[in-house]
Amino acid sequence: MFTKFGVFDDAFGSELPARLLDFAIANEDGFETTMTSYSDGSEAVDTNFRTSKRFVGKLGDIGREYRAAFVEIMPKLFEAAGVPMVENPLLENELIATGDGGSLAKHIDTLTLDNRDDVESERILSTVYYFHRQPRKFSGGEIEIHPLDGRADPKPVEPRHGRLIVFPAFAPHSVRGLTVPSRRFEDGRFSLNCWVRYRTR
Ligand SMILES: O=C(O)CCC(=O)C(=O)O
Ligand SMILES: [Fe+2]
Repeated sequence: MFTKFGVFDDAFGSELPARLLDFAIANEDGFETTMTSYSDGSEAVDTNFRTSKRFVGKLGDIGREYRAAFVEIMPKLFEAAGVPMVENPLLENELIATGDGGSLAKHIDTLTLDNRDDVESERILSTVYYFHRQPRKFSGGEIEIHPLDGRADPKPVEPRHGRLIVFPAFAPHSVRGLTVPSRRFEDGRFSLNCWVRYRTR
């Protein structure tokens, strides 16, 4: 029993992924080890759960450009994930670099905070846009969409340059281990997450 999900190759043409890749490589110093968030609101580095680096700086113009392009195709993304479109959504971006040995254990992206008193919006749609050097210098790193009931093998999707995947934020998913023989930052797997959030108040 799987949720719907959609895979869009060449989702935003060929120029945008090339520039996102240049931006990520030029800003290597702005990446820090990705933390994991827990339901009590705390965060920690947990290398058993996730190994990647997250860009902690501002995406600036390229972020604005990405979100403008994203909004254009948003109706078809909701449709592909089988989720009703929400009014006046918020977009949350995260730029990630995954290198040799990187992976991400099975999880959902919906917030699971125990205390929701201060929660003003919730993730409803998860999207991940991939880019990397050509030809690709890594192997593995497929995202896997898992069945809701755990009664089937997960469906792997390759993180191809220019590809966007969309699924409901509550769909369980994971990332298979990555091998980057050169171990160079620029040869890794780059991804721009964009969560669509609905306002709860
Ligand atoms: O990089 C991917 O393919 C998935 C990333 C992800 O699931 C997340 O950051 O929550
Ligand atoms: Fe996720």
